[in-house]
Amino acid sequence: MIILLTGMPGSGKGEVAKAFQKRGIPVVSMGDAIREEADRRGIPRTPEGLKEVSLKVREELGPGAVAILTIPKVEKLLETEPIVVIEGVRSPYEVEEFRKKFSEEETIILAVHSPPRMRFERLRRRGRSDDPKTWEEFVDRDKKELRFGIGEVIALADYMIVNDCSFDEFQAKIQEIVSKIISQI
Ligand SMILES: Nc1ncnc2c1ncn2[C@@H]1O[C@H](COP(=O)(O)OP(=O)(O)OP(=O)(O)O)[C@@H](O)[C@H]1O
Repeated sequence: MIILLTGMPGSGKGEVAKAFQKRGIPVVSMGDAIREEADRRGIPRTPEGLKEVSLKVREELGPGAVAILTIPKVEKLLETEPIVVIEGVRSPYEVEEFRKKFSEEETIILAVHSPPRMRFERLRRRGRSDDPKTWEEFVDRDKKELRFGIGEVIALADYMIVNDCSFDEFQAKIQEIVSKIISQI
């Protein structure tokens, strides 16, 4: 089984991914695939650098490019693992690439949703090198994601976690969904 984990920046995907990992389920990050590609090309891991890389690979490999970069890792894991989580799916073309490549596997979409103001505050607090520092930067990043078609992926989710609550409540919601999904196989 493949779980495609999606959600806008700062929605809480990373926390969901950690919960799967704690249960022994491997997680492959599409964001890492872009960051690693930036390193390979000698482009810095800044918001501008990562934007440049994501646009370049899409020019070269098509709109499902980041999925294509991620597929070898997933393929390897599926040799031994019954479930693999793929974090950071951003476009319906990427979903298509995974479904095409892994047509034998059940593929489900799990989306995390949070109000924009909460996402902005959380990202500011997180302070990763590519996290937005101003509201304008945050809105720009959102627009970039939406242009890739992430809204469509979220709309077609099989499961949805709404993260508009305390950290503990969010953790409880995560555990509930993770158990439900795992119990299916
Ligand atoms: N309900 C919550 N209460 C408090 N902090 C939260 C909550 N949900 C997430 N966070 C924190 O907010 C930050 C952003 O969450 P996370 O890293 O999971 O987002 P993400 O969706 O993976 O973002 P990105 O796509 O940008 O990587 C993290 O530091 C996380 O621990």
